[in-house]
Amino acid sequence: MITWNNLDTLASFKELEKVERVNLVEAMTGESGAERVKNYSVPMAEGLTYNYAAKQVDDKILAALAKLADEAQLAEKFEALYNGEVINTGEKRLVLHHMTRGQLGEAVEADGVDKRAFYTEQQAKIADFANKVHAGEITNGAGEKFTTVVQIGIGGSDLGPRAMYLALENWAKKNDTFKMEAKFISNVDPDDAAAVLNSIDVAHSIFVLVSKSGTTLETLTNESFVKDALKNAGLDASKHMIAVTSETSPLAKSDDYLAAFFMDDYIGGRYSSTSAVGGAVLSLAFGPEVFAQFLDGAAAEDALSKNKDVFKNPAMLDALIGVYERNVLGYPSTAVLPYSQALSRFPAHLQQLDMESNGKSVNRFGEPVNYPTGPVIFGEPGTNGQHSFYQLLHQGTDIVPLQFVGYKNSQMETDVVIQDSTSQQKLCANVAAQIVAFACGKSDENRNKNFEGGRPSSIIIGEQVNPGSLGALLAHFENKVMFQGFVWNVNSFDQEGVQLGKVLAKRVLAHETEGALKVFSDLLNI
Ligand SMILES: O=P(O)(O)OC[C@H]1O[C@H](O)[C@H](O)[C@@H](O)[C@@H]1O
Repeated sequence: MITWNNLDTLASFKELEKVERVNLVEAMTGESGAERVKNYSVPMAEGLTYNYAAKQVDDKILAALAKLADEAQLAEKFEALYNGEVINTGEKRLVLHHMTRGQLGEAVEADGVDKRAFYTEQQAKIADFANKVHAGEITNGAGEKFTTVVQIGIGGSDLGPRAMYLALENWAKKNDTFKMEAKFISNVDPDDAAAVLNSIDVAHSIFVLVSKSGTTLETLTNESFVKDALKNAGLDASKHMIAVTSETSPLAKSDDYLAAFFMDDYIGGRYSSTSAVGGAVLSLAFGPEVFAQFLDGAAAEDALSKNKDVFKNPAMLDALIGVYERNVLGYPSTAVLPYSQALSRFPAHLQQLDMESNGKSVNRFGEPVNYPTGPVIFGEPGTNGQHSFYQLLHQGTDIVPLQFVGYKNSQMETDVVIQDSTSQQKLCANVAAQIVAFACGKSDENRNKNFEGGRPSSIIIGEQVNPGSLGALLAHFENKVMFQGFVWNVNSFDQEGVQLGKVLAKRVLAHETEGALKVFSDLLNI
């Protein structure tokens, strides 16, 4: 029997609070530090490893976290989720994004449909469509091949797919699987659409309109913007546009599109990279086989996330350490720092994934919680971040837990040796150095040059950013966020907090304002 309880009612949480804190400087200095780096490590899928040596934990804290995982029934809750329970209580919906990349448990039927068959069918249709575009069987009105794909969408219909595209673009070029360049239009700022349209050959571009709801103002506005541009170029918009949406959305039945592919209400926007939302653009850009490898990587990581033993379940362990940092140590934010240019938009995707999922102050029953929930997430690729905000991370008054990601090999394998090391080695040397600098610090008589240390970090280490390892990395973070939501007893799968601003913006545009809103409207010349 599953019970949903607030974190502060759990006996194991009270025990955890009493366990002696770890002095990270001592723990990570000398031989004990070397031992921790060797031992505090869990294999992930696709050759990735999660290393938590530099986190502020020891065996006692880890044992207490394992008890918390048991009492909070994390494995059981995940099992209930993938077997089709209504986990999204706010919207009374199932949560089925795992099913887009494999079957973890029982077959799930909803709305009279076998859901796995539905997602698989959509994947097959996308693959077929992409193959025909690549083969020149589906063309523009003049019978010429499409060369560019442009995704129009925002939030989950932009961030994940864009981050994944950028992550694999150079890998695909290097491995001869690059089919079409992809561009993205998201912001309702007219300069976004205008700049993208100026940078492409519209006549040879296929546009993917992505909106689960089919009602998002920014996306519908940008669709009209693009249709206008197509019309002005003397082109038939319906020969240049496909849609990805849910079958219940207003877009689903329209004749305005060359083709339509579907996801459904059981896949949250921020969890939709492995559904048709990511599938269409990634299959067009790199080919369906690459998208399938990406899904396999995610499925392999999902399988690990089922493990009841927290020490064999990297997503669960990462989640629990994050809870310890948030609810016992009181750290308010977390930085995600990939030492890989390919992952340049990955932190932006994680921002939505994490903050829209767990930025909640009521539990899944709508009652206020008395403890902090989701942290503020931010990040940049290393080493760029080092020359920007690391000052605060090293010497600022707040301690910010860090999540590093690093790879042994580059994607392009073009490198140069300067002063006896390659650029890749320099990149990796920096991440190793940062972990130890943050953890151990360095004392100096000059207070200004003193590093307190004791700043915790973890690192995910991989061979290379490729489709499989990217899928595994994505699923790791999705599952981490899910487990944290379970611990905090919040519903990680709705996002009511984004509604109020939308309603007020509509009122501004209808000139139905008063008070402060009216004055701001006037100031902005609306
Ligand atoms: O895909 P759509 O229905 O257009 O939604 C796009 C985005 O907008 C919403 O406001 C939500 O905050 C996001 O979770 C969602 O991904």
